[in-house]
Amino acid sequence: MVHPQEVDVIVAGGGPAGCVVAGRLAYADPNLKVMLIEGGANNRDDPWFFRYLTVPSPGIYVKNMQRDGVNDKATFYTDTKASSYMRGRQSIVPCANILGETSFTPPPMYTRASASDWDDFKTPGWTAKDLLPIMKRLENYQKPTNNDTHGYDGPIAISNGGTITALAQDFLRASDAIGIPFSGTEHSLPSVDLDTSHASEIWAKYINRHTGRRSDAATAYVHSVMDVQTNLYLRVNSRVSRVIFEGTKAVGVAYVPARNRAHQGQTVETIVKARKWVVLSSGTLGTPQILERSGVGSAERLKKLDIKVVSDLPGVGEQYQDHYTTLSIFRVSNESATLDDFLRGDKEVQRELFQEWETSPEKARLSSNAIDAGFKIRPTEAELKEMGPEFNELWNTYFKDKPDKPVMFGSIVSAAYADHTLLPPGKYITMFQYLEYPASRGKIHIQSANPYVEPDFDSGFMNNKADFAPIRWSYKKTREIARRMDAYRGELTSHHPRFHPASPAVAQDIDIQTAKGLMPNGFTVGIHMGTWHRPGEAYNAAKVHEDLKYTEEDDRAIDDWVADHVETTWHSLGTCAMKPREEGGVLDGRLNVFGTENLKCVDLSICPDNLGTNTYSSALLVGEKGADILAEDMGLKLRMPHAPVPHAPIPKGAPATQQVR
Ligand SMILES: Cc1cc2nc3c(=O)[nH]c(=O)nc-3n(C[C@H](O)[C@H](O)[C@H](O)COP(=O)(O)OP(=O)(O)OC[C@H]3O[C@@H](n4cnc5c(N)ncnc54)[C@H](O)[C@@H]3O)c2cc1C
Repeated sequence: MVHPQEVDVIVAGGGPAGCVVAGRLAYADPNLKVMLIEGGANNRDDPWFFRYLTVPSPGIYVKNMQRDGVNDKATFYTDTKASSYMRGRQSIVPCANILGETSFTPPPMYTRASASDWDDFKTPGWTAKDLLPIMKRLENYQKPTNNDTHGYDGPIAISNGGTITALAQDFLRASDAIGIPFSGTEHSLPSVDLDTSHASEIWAKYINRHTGRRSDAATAYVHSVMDVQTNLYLRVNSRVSRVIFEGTKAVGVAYVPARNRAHQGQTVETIVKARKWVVLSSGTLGTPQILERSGVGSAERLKKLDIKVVSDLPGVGEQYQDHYTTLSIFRVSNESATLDDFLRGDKEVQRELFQEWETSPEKARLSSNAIDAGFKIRPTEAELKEMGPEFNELWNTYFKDKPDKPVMFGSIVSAAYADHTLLPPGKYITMFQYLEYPASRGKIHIQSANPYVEPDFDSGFMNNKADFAPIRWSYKKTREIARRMDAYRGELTSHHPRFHPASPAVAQDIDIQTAKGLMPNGFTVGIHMGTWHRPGEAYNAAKVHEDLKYTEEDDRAIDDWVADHVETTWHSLGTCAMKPREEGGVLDGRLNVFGTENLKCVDLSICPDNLGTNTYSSALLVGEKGADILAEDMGLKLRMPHAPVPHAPIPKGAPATQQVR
C-alpha cells in the first residue's frame, strides 16, 4: 500500500500505548487517516512471534536480550557514566524495539497499579475511580472473580496461562507460613484489586486461555483494525527524528530509517504531515529524545546543541524512574517440574514440550511465562525498626498513609532466570523481587540533534540510600520462603550475597545426596574441593521454624550484592511528567505538551510518580485514556467493543479444546 504524505493523526511509536491510541482512533472513524510509525519491526512478520508465541521467559529472554550487535528487537540504553551507587557499574536498560513491545519478551505478567498511584497524579480525570471503567474495557478477563473490577469484552486476554507449576503452590504455602497470606479468588487480590498490598496469589498473564497464545497490543489493537479497515497506515523500521512545527503548532513529523546503513551515513528524513494531531508514544526513553530534537526541552540545553527552541520545558527527560530487580536462585529437588532442562537445550525435553504446545496449547506448559505466583508486601512495625532512618523517613512521608501501596513485589520463577549454558546441572527456582516505588531518580537527554547519536543516560539506580533497606528486607523474606518450600535443596551460591564464610547466614549449596542424584554415574559429583565451598545438609523444610539471623556485616554483604546486581525491571516511566509546568511538568491533564499546539504524549513517560505494578497494564490504560481524550478533542466516539482480535495461526494438531473468543 502506498502511504499518504499527509494524514489526520500521526502516532510516533508502536509500544502498547501507541498501538492502543492508533487502533482505537482508526477504528472509531474509517474516514480518519491514522499513521503509526514504529522504530522496530512488525511483530506480525516475526518468526518468533508466530512460531513460539508463548515460549517461556528465561530462555527467550536471554536469547532476545543478547547485546550482540545484531539483535534489533531491543534498544539498549546504557548508563553513560559508571555509577558510584552501584560500585562502579553501568546499568543497561533494554527497551523493546518491535511493534507491540512484548513480542521479544515472555508474555508479561499482568498486575495493576494501586488506586492511590493514580490518585497521586493529582490530575482531574485521572483518579482511580475515573480510570476503572477504562481498566475494565481493555480486558477480556478469563480468571474467576467475584468483584466488579474486571471487563470481559476487551481486546486483551488475561488468564493464568496453560499450567500452574506445583512449585508455585509450594511457594504460596511457604509464603503463608512467614505471614504473607494467600489471597484466593474469594479474597482480595494484590495483583489486580487496586487495594491489597500485603498478600500472595497466583499471578495472571497476558495469555488467552482458550488458545494458549500471547495477547499483545499490536494484535489486539492494530492488526485487528488493519484486517477490517484501510485507514490505519503502519510504517515500521522507521525512527521518528523530530516533530515539524509551524511556530508552536505541530504539523507533522520527520522520520529516518531505523538503521543508518544507506546514503553514505547521511541522515535522510521523510516528512509526513498531520492535519490534526501528532502523538508521541515512543516510550519513557524515546519520547523525551524526540521532544528535545524538536526544540522542546530545557532552552539552555537545546541552545548548546544548536536546536531552535519551541518550548522551554526543563522537565523533559528528568525524573526517570523504574523498579529495581534483584534475582536470587535456589536449588530444588530433582523431581521438581521446572523449565531448566528445556532452557538448557535438552532436545528430548524440548521436543516433548513443543509437541504439547502444538497439540494442546490451551493447557501446555509452554503457554506460560513460568512466573506463576507472587506477592506484594509491606513491612511490619517491627521490621520497619530494622530498616534504618532513610527508609523510615520515606515510609512516613510516602507509604504510611497509603495502605494500598506495597513496598516490594516478589515472585517465583520455576527455572533459573539466568543463562543455562553457564550454570551447573540441576533444577532451580528464582526469587524475582523488585522495589515498587524507588526514591532514586535518573534522567535522559540527547547529546546531538542527530537521531542516530546515543543519548546521555543516567538510570539513577540506587542513588537514594533509602532504596537499599527494602531490597535487603525482601531478600531475607524470599530466602525464608525458599527455605520453607518442600522442594528446597539449597542455594546457588553464585547468585547470593557473599556472606562471611563463618556467618550462620552464609549461603548453603546443594546437599551431596541431591547432587549425586543429578549425575549418578559422574566421577566427581559430590566431591567439593577445599573449605570455601559448603554443600548444605540434606534438607527438610518441615523442620524450618526459625528465620536466619543476620549481623551488621551480613547486612553490608547484602547491600554490596544489591549494588553489584540490582537491575532494571524494564518498567521505565516518568520523563515527560503530567504535572504543573512550574513544578517541572511537561504535559497538562489532557496530555498536551506545554507551549505547543496539536502535540500530545501518550505513553508511560507521562507518569508524574511511580506505579506499584508491572507496567504493561498501565501503558495500555494510558493509551486508552489518551484515545478517549483525542476522540473528545476531535468530536469522535470510540467504538466498543473494538475490532475482532485476529487469533494467531492455530498450531497444527488438535486445536484448543475450548472455543476461541
Ligand atoms: C524485557 C521486558 C519485559 C517486560 N515484562 C513485563 C511484564 O512481565 N509485565 C508488565 O506489565 N510489563 C512488562 N514490561 C514493561 C512494559 O512492557 C512497558 O511498561 C510498556 O511496554 C511501556 O509501554 P509504552 O507504550 O509506554 O512504551 P514502549 O513499550 O517503550 O514503546 C515505545 C515504542 O516506541 C518505539 N520507538 C522508540 N523511539 C522511537 C522513535 N524515535 N520513532 C519511532 N518509534 C520509536 C519503540 O520501538 C517501542 O516500540 C516489560 C518490558 C520489557 C522491555
